[in-house]
Amino acid sequence: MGLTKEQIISELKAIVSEDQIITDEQVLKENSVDRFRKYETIHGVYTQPLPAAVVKVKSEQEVSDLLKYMNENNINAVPRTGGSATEGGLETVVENSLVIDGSAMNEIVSIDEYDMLATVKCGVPLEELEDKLREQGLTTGHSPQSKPLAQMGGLVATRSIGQLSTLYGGIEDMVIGVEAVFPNGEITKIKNIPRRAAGPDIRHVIIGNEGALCYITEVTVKVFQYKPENNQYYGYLLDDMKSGFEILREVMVQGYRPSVARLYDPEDAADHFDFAKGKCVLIFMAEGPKSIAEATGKAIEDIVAEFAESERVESSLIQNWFENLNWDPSKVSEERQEIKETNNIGFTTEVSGSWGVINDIYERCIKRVREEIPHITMLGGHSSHSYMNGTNMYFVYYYDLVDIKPEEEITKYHYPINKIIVEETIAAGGSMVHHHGVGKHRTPWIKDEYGSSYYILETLKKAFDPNGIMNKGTIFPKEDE
Ligand SMILES: Cc1cc2nc3c(=O)[nH]c(=O)nc-3n(C[C@H](O)[C@H](O)[C@H](O)COP(=O)(O)OP(=O)(O)OC[C@H]3O[C@@H](n4cnc5c(N)ncnc54)[C@H](O)[C@@H]3O)c2cc1C
Repeated sequence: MGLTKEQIISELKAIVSEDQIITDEQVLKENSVDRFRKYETIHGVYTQPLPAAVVKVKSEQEVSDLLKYMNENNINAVPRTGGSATEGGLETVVENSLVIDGSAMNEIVSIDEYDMLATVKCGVPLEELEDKLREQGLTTGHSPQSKPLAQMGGLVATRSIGQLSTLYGGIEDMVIGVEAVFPNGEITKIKNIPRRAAGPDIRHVIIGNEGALCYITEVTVKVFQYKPENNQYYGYLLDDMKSGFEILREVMVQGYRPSVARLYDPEDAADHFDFAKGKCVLIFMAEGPKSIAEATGKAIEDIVAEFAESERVESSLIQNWFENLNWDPSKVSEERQEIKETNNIGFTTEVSGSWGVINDIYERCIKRVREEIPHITMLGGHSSHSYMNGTNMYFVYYYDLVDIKPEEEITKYHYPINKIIVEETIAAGGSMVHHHGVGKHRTPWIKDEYGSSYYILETLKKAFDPNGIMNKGTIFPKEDE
């Protein structure tokens, strides 16, 4: 028999001060979900068990004391920072969970311009860090579309990636050192060094754990020189995705590293660009030192000319589009209002695959969703992160909600679409999740995703969270699933 809500709240007061314990019902409701259930929440419907409280932690020591208490009393912990999660990672799936909110741990600890490092606490919003760095001519190079919403702990916990990833990499390429607290209360800090060969890289136990192994309290990322005056923008209209994938591949394989490399299919392009004319849109941005940006830009022009019939788009249109791409809280509110008024909703599912299979994944997913799912009003996608060996595909889909209660939206539309995309991708040898994280809604496929290497992942869970208190149902299926 677990502790009651009243017992938990009373005992919490010995760990943190009373003003750090939030029990307001509306706050608890909002903290029981994330954007995966946005349709339910727009209608004021909350289907998940409410947490006993949200605890606003202020230090790693508080996180340690709290987790130790929760571990000893078998209380589920849901770590949270910016709250921009999209895959159910923030859902409180068992009664009397505690949401550990790190957004008050918001200190920029240091910026070291000589060793090119920035150290921040987990609740620092990325945009705040980035603005501060830019004042000093520096940048993290990290630019997810959720930059105005997300905070550093969540960005590291989800293995996030930004729009400039082809040059700067994903967050896993940026994290130099990290501090985290494990459920037994152990506070561990991985030191800042450029590289070492002293065994496995233990940063990767922490990066991407989605709150299912430990709580991230501090992060050190590398920083780069910021030279926006050298940015070059390129846009092209193409007839088909296959040629676009070939161009992306050639740019990567020849060794060029534009910061942005994106390919939109006609439906997705029509949603973003007035100039698309029903075609695919291919976009590049080159940046860095002037000579490198120029050489990269020149190579892109040559490769595009060699590989496909295309029409060049004016650079200023691409620059203007890029500068207005991010989502701030006002855009989230506008979206909610629009869904309410139109009863039409959009979601995304991002996957990845090698060059040899990505076009097949794209075509098969589009075909099956179109054939099998009712009331689709828009279905398309884009590739936005390319590598030497392949690229990602970010599917975007909208549907009208017909004859359903708010809580039926997921089972009638969202799950079946996700299922098609995930299963087709895994069958083709790709990965079912490129950057949003597994959350709670792709766990049914986690064993298929990993195959025999699931042994390693599962062993981490058993070793670091033997009582299974860390974000139950995230990455690892709940025992009853
Ligand atoms: C409009 C929009 C655009 C987006 N664009 C991108 C994009 O371009 N690239 C991208 O990668 N993602 C994107 N996302 C997804 C989301 O922003 C990222 O997953 C982001 O990293 C989440 O950060 P957060 O601070 O909001 O974390 P939260 O939403 O608070 O949490 C996310 C997950 O991490 C865990 N977690 C949070 N903090 C900690 C911590 N301190 N320790 C351990 N675990 C923790 C949570 O339990 C949860 O599972 C987008 C989301 C939205 C809404």
